[in-house]
Amino acid sequence: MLSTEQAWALLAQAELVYSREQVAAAIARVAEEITARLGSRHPVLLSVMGGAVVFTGQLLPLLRFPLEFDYVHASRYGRGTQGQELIWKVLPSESVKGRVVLVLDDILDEGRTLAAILDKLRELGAAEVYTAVLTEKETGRPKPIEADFVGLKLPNRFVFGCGMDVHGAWRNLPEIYALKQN
Ligand SMILES: O=P(O)(O)OC[C@H]1O[C@H](OP(=O)(O)OP(=O)(O)O)[C@H](O)[C@@H]1O
Ligand SMILES: Nc1nc2[nH]cnc2c(=O)[nH]1
Repeated sequence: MLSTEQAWALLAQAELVYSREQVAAAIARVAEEITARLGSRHPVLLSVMGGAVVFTGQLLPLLRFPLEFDYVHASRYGRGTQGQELIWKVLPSESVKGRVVLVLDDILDEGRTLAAILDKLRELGAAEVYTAVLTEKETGRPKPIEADFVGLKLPNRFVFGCGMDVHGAWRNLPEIYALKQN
């Protein structure tokens, strides 16, 4: 775990990538796009814990149509900055069978997390699966999946804030920052 001083030092050295106003505007636009596409489909919204918690909390009140809410918990970065194997902590519930599902996540980076979640949902018999991400990192490399709804594009840097942690800290920030490069 970072010490309190280390957490503040990381923030002081970081670069602001998007302000809270830019994040809010992106979420409002994504909400309109989701409403236009899925507003009559009574979807199950599946939030990927823990990173999607801020995106989910801001998006849901902007969606004025019938939906159900559920979550999965999967992680492959832990407290680090490099992705490893995906570890499932909470699997999708079988109630996704036959349903239109919209998966919500904070970031599409290499795409391995969302690809594994989509595989699992299809295995469980979801009728249609869509994905909405608050951010997508421009990695310059091919990804196994493309998101249907994307809030903000990110540079190829490790970022934090808006649900995304840096060594376990700062998920709570309303802005998005890039960690200082060594
Ligand atoms: O596209 P990928 O390279 O697979 O990375 C994206 C995933 O990484 C983060 O999760 P993380 O494993 O850090 O867990 P967390 O949500 O608990 O922070 C994020 O929330 C995404 O789910
Ligand atoms: N916090 C955080 N989590 C990630 N998961 C995949 N990429 C990132 C990133 O840049 N920051």
